[in-house]
Amino acid sequence: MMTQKLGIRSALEHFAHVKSIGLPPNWDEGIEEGALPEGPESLAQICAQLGWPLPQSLHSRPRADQFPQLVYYPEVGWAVAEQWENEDMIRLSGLHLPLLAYDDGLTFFDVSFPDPLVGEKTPRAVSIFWRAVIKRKHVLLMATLATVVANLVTLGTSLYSMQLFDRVIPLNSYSTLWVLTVGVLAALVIDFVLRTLRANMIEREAADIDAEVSEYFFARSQSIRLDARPPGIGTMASQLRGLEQVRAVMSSGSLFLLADLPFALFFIVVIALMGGVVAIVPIISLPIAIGMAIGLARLIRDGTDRAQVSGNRKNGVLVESLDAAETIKAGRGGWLMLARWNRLIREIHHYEDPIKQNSALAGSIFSTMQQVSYVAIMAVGAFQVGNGSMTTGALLACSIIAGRVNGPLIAMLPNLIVQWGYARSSLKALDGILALPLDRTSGDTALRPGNLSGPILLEGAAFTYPGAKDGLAVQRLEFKPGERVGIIGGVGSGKTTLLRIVAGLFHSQAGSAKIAGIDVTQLAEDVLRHHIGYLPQDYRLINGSLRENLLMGLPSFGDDAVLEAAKKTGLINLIAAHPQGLELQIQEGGRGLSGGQRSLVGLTRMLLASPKVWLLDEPTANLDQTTEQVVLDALFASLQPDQTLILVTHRLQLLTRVNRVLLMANGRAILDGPTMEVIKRLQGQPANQPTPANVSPIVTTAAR
Ligand SMILES: Nc1ncnc2c1ncn2[C@@H]1O[C@H](COP(=O)(O)OP(=O)(O)OP(=O)(O)O)[C@@H](O)[C@H]1O
Repeated sequence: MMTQKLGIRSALEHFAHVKSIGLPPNWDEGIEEGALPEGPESLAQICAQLGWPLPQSLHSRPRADQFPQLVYYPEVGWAVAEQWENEDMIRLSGLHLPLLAYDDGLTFFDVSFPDPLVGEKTPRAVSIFWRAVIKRKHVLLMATLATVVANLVTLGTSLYSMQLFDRVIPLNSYSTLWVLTVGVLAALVIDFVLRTLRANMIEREAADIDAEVSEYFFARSQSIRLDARPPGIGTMASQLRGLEQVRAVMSSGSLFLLADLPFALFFIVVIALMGGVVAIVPIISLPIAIGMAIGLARLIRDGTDRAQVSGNRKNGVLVESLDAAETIKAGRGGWLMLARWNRLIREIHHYEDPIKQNSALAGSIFSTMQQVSYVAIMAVGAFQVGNGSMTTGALLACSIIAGRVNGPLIAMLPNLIVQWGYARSSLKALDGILALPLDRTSGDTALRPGNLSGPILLEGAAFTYPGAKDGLAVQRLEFKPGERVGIIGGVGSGKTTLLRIVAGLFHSQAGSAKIAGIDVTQLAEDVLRHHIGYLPQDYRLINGSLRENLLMGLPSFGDDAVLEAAKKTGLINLIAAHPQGLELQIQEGGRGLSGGQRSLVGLTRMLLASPKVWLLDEPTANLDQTTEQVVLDALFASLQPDQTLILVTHRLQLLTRVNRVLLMANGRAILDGPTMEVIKRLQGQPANQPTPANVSPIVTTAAR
């Protein structure tokens, strides 16, 4: 029984979730649900208000491949329609009411959610940070206000000292002293309050900025096209962690010291007004300090870049050695990894040591310079006082103000420069990641056709891996809807690459790969994944429950449907045998299940998803013969006549189940035809001759 209606905002959020689209945290800012019209118009108004494309409505009975859709029903409110449950009922999600009887009066809607990643010209990493900072104008305002007040307080305390020495002490005017002291103390309290507020605000906003920026980069790294992904996963992970370094510098209070720089010039003018030639000292020392800081930044630039690269590679070695621990231990490769590790540590020290030495030297020079400036001001000031050009109080005030010019900013500069140097190197690496091509997500430029039924056609498709000479080169290949195709071929003959191109995971470097006449590279990621199911050869699970692994990215099926599919594949044995059932926890990297069980999870998921095109890469390689037969029976029984199956296999007995066989060698399709004809050609027999029972050696030899 439904207890409450789902509002349009929650329904949209849920719809985006079902379509695997991440909406930004404040996507609905400014939308007041109470101010929206009732019913379907509310959706159009939200889209118009947010500048999204207007929703496309569907007044007819939706086809199975047109789900998911948003649906509005007066008694129910908004809901996400996931799929037909049967002829008359639609399965809903996001509501307590799971089923809705179809009726001609229902209107369904599809929404083209804008994707924050699409439509942007390759952004610069630094601008992602600044965008997040500038969005929070009140922080900048507060920081500026606190800086202005802090500097005015400095001015106030220096003038206070001047008055003390020039007026209060010589004239014993203690009433003035009280007034001045109270005034200065009040200013100090205001300064303290503002500084504390600024620190708290920065702290709070830094967490928000962090959430926004890291979400952006995480989503971005997820959307990088598989074929463009750099080979070093650990290295790339480390590059992404560079975010933390940049964030630390950008949100650190020390950065706000830079705001003091304009005040330094103002203070020099004040010193000149009070002490005349005394101003010559900061006029000389400030540019020297800034020049040295720029020099230090230049000096360490190369070093930080190189140390960063080596540091990222070091992380790569660490991740690889942990991930491949079994292979390394079994192959006694520990020493090899240790040698690589030590080499990188030495490399990092080689680059980092000069940076540390230079920044320590700069720190000492800066601190000596501060003291020399003080002495110089006092010395020049003494002459000025002596010849009556300035009072003792003015000299004291000048020394306090000069301390501010050369003070905290200069003292922290070397440290800040080194931190910024590393952050700059991190930004460079992040820029490299941002430049990688992305999958087509849900932006305006990606196509989301309602109907994708039609053949898969590869024409002149080619793919070569970076640094390799082999890959794939296909002149023309067509897979019609409903075909059952087996792909065979020797090791490294291009079978997996072919599947990846068809699945749109890799983009063909020449020619085209089309589904129903549309280039796969043009299709929105969610449409493609909905239409094409790909089960990789090495199916990896992720940390989480078995249920999460089975249902990841799929509409929320009830447990009955999951258990039904698990029964068909035999995964039910694992679920039933384990006390936690579907809640069975899978460890990081998919550890905790055997290779065969992992394959069963992948196959069960495939049955649940039931895509139009099934691409299976050696799905039964890890299974025993009995399980293999059970799984294949279930799989072929589930296939609808219009669903296409492309099955890569080394097991020739599987070919009896397909009606077309493609033989690959050196990335090319060298034989293609009805199963029997191809097998007989491989055996060197005319097509009308009987087939011997065991054909595997012949196929394998021919394919190499
Ligand atoms: N990531 C990669 N980087 C470089 N070369 C690669 C990469 N993956 C595959 N190759 C090369 O591309 C060619 C085709 O590989 P593919 O994985 O498509 O072969 P396959 O027919 O599926 O092999 P198998 O039967 O062993 O799974 C091989 O020569 C292989 O060495």
